[in-house]
Amino acid sequence: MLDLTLTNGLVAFLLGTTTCILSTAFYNLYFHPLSKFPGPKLWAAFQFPYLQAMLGGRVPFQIKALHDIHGPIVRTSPNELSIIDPGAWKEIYANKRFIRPPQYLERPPGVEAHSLISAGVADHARFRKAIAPAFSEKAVKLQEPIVTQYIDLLIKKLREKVEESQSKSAVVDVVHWINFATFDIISDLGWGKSFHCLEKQDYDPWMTVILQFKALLIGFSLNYYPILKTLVGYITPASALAGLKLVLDTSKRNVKTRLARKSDRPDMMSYILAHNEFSPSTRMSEEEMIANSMAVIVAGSETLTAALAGTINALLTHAKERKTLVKEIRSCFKDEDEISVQSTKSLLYLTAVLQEGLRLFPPLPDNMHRAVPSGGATIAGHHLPEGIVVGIPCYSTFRSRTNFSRPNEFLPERWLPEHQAEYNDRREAFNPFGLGAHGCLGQQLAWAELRVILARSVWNFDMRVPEGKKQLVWTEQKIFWAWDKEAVDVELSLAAR
Ligand code: HEM
Repeated sequence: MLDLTLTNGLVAFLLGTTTCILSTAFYNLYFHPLSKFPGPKLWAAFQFPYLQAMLGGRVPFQIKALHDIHGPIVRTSPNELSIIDPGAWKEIYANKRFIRPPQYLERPPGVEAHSLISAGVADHARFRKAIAPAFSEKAVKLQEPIVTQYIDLLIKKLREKVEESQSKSAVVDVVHWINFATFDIISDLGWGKSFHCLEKQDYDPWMTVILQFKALLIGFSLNYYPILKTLVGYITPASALAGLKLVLDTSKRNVKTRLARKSDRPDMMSYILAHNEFSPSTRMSEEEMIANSMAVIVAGSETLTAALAGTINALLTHAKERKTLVKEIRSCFKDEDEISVQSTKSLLYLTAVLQEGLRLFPPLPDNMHRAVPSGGATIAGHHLPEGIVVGIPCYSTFRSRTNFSRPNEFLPERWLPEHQAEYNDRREAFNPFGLGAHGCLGQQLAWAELRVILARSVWNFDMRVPEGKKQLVWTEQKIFWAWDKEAVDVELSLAAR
């Protein structure tokens, strides 16, 4: 009797759940406000196909293929549109009322305060006020000696590798080396304490844990399924969170040590402390400094590594472009000391090469999600109701035939004034640093590092694909929010002048 009641109960539950899922899918397909937009039916009906593609590491490529078929607007989930129309940049990101959707605002377990990435509107504005001056053009000028010290060390270590080898050439993985340099720089500027990766020639455990972006995406995905999320929370053993604890403990220690030091060197903490002193009503707490310094250190290292490694990887197979760049760098300066943040700003070809690298291998290739605010909004000519998630994916937008001519080719010249008319690209589609309230806070520092690291590498070394090695096809890598960077092996020899 009991068995029968149990079975009946189970059957009723399964029937009820199935009916609910199917009727929601039916609604999503035929009655939802987004039902008129093109896209795969399964993705429109259910959330899981998009999440599955995201966790498979190929979602930006799949979305690009969908835009190629369906045009500038594609429905990628029941409630979400991907848009590559250049005009949408301003409509979405320049409007302060578009904020990150709640699923993407969560903090990792144990992080006590919000950061720029996870905060609501008011806290976000308060954080930007405190942190933005630390990465202004003026601040980057003051920080140049700190940055240069690490670029000097990078070049010195690589030169030693070449000089010590019998063949007078050395094969190095530039992803590792650039990561070492960019992490050393941003940890010094963030915490006043470097990871010393260049010296150790190794990653710090803090970095190894924090670079697990796939785990972050699993966390975001679970936000769509609250019951599953609660269950996962219960069954996750404490040991699985040990890495996260190490990251948090190290970050706390580094912030506390820096605060105790009372230094006035031009790092981020100095600027935040100055802000706290002059504007006590909008001050940042110590927990907020910890959370924000972690966000800045990740944002300010991985992005640069992807941009530089992707660009160098492309230069290896583009002899003409490489030669033009080498000529510019080696003819504009008489001595390596002349290569600086200021002096590289006017190098048009260097900038064009980097822009083309950012176009083809954007460090944040995925969709930058935003929720349509109350009252709805018109985007790319369509009125969308409140709560719809919209976003521009850099990878699809920068490689779209409707925005750029010969979109998949590495053609730095398209950025030079004398060639612009010939290409007739829709340059307003190109915003690799984003726009508006959440736009990149470290753009000045990014350009300084991009230009000086590439220029000094080209000044010092000739580069080629190592003999017998298969060169990485950049777009065969997976993307878990950021590129899942595989090795880019390069054979370096001292520049032949
Ligand atoms: C090539 C290098 C870089 C690229 C392409 C890049 C790109 C971006 C993009 C597209 C965003 C906006 C994300 C969104 O709207 O959801 C962003 C935000 C951000 N970037 Fe960068 N970035 C780079 C380097 C840096 C550096 C060196 C720093 C160091 C300070 C930095 C710090 C940040 C921070 C803190 C944010 C979050 C801003 C906010 O939410 O208010 N980035 N970046």
